Amino acid sequence: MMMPNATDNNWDPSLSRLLTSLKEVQSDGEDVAFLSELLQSKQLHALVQVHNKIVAKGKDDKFYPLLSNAMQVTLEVLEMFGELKTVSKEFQELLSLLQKPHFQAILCTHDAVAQKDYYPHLPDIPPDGDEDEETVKIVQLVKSDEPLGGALSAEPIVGATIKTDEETGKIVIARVMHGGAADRSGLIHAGDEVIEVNGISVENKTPADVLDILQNSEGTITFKLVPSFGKGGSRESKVRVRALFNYNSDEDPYIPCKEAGLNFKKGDILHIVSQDDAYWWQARRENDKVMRAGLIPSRALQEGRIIHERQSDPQSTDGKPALCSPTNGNTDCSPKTPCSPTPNATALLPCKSTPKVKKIIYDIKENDDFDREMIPTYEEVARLYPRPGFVRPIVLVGAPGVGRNEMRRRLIATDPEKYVTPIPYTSRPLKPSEQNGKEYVFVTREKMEQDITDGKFIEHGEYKGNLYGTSAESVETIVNSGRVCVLSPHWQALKMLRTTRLRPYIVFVKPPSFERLVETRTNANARSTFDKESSRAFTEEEFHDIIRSSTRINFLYGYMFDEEIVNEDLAIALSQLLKTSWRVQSEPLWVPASWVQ
Ligand SMILES: Nc1ncnc2c1ncn2[C@@H]1O[C@H](COP(=O)(O)OP(=O)(O)OP(=O)(O)O)[C@@H](O)[C@H]1O
Repeated sequence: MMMPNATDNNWDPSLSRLLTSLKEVQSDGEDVAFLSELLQSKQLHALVQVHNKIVAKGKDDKFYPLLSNAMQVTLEVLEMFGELKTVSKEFQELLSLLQKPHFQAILCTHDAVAQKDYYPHLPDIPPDGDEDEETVKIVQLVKSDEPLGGALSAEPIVGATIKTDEETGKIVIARVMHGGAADRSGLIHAGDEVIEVNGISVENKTPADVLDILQNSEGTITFKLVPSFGKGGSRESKVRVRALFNYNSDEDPYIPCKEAGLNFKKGDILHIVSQDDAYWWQARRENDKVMRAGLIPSRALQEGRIIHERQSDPQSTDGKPALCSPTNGNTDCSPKTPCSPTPNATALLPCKSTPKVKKIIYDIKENDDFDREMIPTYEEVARLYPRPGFVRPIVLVGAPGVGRNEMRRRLIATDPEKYVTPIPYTSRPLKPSEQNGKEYVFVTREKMEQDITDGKFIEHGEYKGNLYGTSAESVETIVNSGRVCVLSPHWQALKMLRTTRLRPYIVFVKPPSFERLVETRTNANARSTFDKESSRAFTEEEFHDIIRSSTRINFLYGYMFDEEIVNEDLAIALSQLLKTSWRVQSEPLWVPASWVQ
């Protein structure tokens, strides 16, 4: 919504008049500047509009209270009933109605409204102080369950934090939490100097002393402040990010005020409302009803922590990053069970059991498979609205053998006209029974090698001396035809796939617990994908490998996943996938911001 400004016709005429007369006052004084700023503030304008609406409504209000002591009358009636010896059925019914707590609560509320007895009663503003006193503002706030904390201790009070100014030694407002009581008042800004709280001077007091005063006060709190011009009232930013790590402020020893912290989980979408502070941003969880923002570590702070951890964590002595912070209570950040028998050196190396014969063999060396530059903090995101004629490809990734191809096949079978998978390319010669473009697109080895070098394949590999691969162009053709392209590539293809060009929706197919994995696959007579030469069941070691690879893929590439589906019962997994597909086609979803700009 566009907000009017002081020069608009929408601006309240009385405020405009006051502003015009103020301009006639030829003074550059701070008090005039303060008044001018106040008269132009959106908050004051909004308040005046609310006031005008109430007054206008009140004029032709045909509803007015006949009584303002309905509850008292009720009590008298109940007393009279008590004296009656015999009462009719109707009397009894009325008696039970009048005794009901809900009914009595309505009557009490009615009386409060009729008597205009609204909470809170703000105490009278203290009379003006000494003429020589600096320009001060007196702000009254209703005490609520919001933080006002200092670095030493913190208590939930009005949605701001305080500290001792290092230079002056005075108590100042350190930070105003966006959407909190102090911010909503529009009258308290970061940098304002606190002189008195509830009439008590804070001179020579510590933030902890001030918090004591606040804690012990009831109802409203009166602040006497020396305003800091030019510092406050920063605009709320519109940045949205996806959190790539878990954060729990209770476990963070460095947060300036624990109560002001905002906890979040990896994958949560956060609205960053302020990045004014280099180390502590203010954020709200998207769609959270709570208006007040909370403190979260800034990108720079979190990056610093991760780098520090990588340097000091013994597991990363081989240069492999550990993707979590010591303070964030991550439980899923690194595989607890190392994938290799020599945990220290290779905890983050690929799981050892790879298929004996793989259809697709990757060029990338497996121990080079993650991005050393990637420091998982926040990814800026924006909403991508569905466009007719363009459906994001659905990509099923997961550990080899977890069931990605089975899920893809089943999804396509629900509607083969709608769900399509690209035809793979191969350099192998066409057999007499085959048709080019049906099961494979046949090309020469030279052409395919050139296209691979030119980055035209999202995945490719070699099997028995022939090249196989999926071209990005064939994916695009499906995407632009309005059908749903379904892919189940090897997880190492993710980096090639996750581009602005293709904008994939990535589903991580997770195995269930080891016991359920064995049980479901055995019951279904599942065939191992670890041995393409013969059809046999999975071995116990292969089941373990599925679980280990899965943990590791999630650890390395989790930041790319839009969703997780556990492939326990195939029918349930498929119904989840169908719901996902529907959302991808019809709902605006969060994607990297660069895909939208
Ligand atoms: N939920 C499930 N319950 C029982 N069996 C399953 C389930 N999901 C998959 N399977 C079976 O497991 C076997 C392996 O599945 P699938 O071929 O889809 O694996 P994949 O993830 O594509 O592996 P790869 O990438 O190594 O080819 C198949 O026999 C399949 O029918």
